[in-house]
Amino acid sequence: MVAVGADRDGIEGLSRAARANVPTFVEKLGDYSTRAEWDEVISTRIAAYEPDLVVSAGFMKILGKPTLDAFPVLNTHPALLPSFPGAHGVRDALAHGAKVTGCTVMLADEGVDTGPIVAQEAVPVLPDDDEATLHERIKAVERRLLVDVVGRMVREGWTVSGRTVRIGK
Ligand SMILES: Nc1nc2c(c(=O)[nH]1)N[C@@H](CN(C=O)c1ccc(C(=O)N[C@@H](CCC(=O)O)C(=O)O)cc1)CN2
Ligand SMILES: NCC(=O)N[C@@H]1O[C@H](COP(=O)([O-])[O-])[C@@H](O)[C@H]1O
Repeated sequence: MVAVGADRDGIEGLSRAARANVPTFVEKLGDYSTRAEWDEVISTRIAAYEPDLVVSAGFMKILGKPTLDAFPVLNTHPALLPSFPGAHGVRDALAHGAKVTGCTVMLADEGVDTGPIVAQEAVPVLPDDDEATLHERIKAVERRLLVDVVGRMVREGWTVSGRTVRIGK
């Protein structure tokens, strides 16, 4: 892991990175007069670390073309896409009365959670679940799935053909 970036301060991921002597950066959208400026700055900050792969985990901003054109971006979403995309996937699945939800690891594109899917895992919705209990159960799966997928992608590489992502040669 070459760096950890965020769009706001006070993120546990930033603190954990600092404790591990991993470089960090914060770029707040509100510090820029246009979103296009922020998009460019985010891409420039990432480029300074020359990553092979950018991982979005709890990053709650849509990344613009400057970043997407420069790096592969892997995102983890707490629902089984294409169901329940967006910033509130857990709440929306619960409100819909879903009996099964889960998490999705996908390669981000210019849309919102529309990129090609790399991996998914189902998580049951229990009768007494609220958003917090369901989200915590999903996060436990996400953390394992994301680490597994990132490890395999960086070790084995990956190909994208249309909407099909294959890890390995
Ligand atoms: N280009 C992309 N960038 C990102 C994607 C993506 O699919 N394409 N996924 C997100 C993560 N995400 C869901 O997995 C997600 C996060 C945030 C939003 C959203 O509506 N954000 C608003 C602001 C919300 C806020 O500040 O509270 C926004 O960006 O204006 C939708 C989906 C990571 N980036
Ligand atoms: N649409 C993006 C989205 O909802 N991302 C979700 O934010 C959570 C962050 O958890 P954390 O704060 O415990 O790292 C994760 O469940 C991640 O999938």
